[in-house]
Amino acid sequence: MRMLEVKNVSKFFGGLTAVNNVSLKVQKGEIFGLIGPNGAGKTTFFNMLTGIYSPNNGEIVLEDTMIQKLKPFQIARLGVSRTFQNIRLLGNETVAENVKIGMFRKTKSGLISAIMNSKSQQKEEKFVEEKVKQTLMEVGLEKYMDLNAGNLSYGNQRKVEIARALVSDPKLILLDEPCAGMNDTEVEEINFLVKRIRDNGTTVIIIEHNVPMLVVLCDNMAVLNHGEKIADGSPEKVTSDSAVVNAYIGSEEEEVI
Ligand SMILES: Nc1ncnc2c1ncn2[C@@H]1O[C@H](COP(=O)(O)OP(=O)(O)OP(=O)(O)O)[C@@H](O)[C@H]1O
Repeated sequence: MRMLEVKNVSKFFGGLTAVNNVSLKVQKGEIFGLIGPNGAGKTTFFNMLTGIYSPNNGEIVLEDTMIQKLKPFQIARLGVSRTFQNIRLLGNETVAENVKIGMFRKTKSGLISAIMNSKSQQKEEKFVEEKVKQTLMEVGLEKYMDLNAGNLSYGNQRKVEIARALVSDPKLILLDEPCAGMNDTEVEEINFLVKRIRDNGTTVIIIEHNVPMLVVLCDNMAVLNHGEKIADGSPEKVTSDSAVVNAYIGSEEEEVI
């Protein structure tokens, strides 16, 4: 069953082609890896999936809905959430407050009921608090929920970001280099967490430079190079593809493939 289908999508920045005529399919319940050397167009691709950029050409279909012209908040409401390559937390707010931000698409009470502190508002607040706590338990950070996010270790800050993306129960989560800068133990923890996210019913697309990790983790992968998709399929197929091997030779990721 299709979760996402991208058809002939391109993105140009002036004269630069960041993503060139890329098509791919992600099935429901998959962990799908996106790899490629620096500047290959991976983050631009995520930015199109989430409405930050609108593609110049092509279609993006989420289940049965065309989303390539939708705004980020509309795509978020359809159940797509993401983390960013660079940590984007409010360092002076608590871990719980940071995660709560991810609930915005689920909350219904408007300004009037908030001012009146109505019953529905109170009920919603309680629901949100419970959900935040439960999500922090999932990522193993409940004991830090009242600390300021800025006081957490780098690895734990990344987990807070994942919790913020998870708290809204997305259908599809996009993780942009969740293991960047992490030590081996932390990478293991993220691996485990990504599998649990999938087992709980969320489809995952993950960008990572750590190719050996993705080979073990993913059901399918695609490789971008200079904005073009040069291979896709099972990790075994992709990593033995001569175009992929060539793309990595001479690049700084050479040692990881
Ligand atoms: N807003 C923008 N304006 C102009 N050029 C951009 C913009 N965003 C990305 N690019 C360019 O598009 C190309 C693809 O960049 P992108 O960040 O998508 O690659 P990437 O595969 O995510 O790289 P990395 O692994 O280094 O994060 C690069 O040449 C980059 O400089």
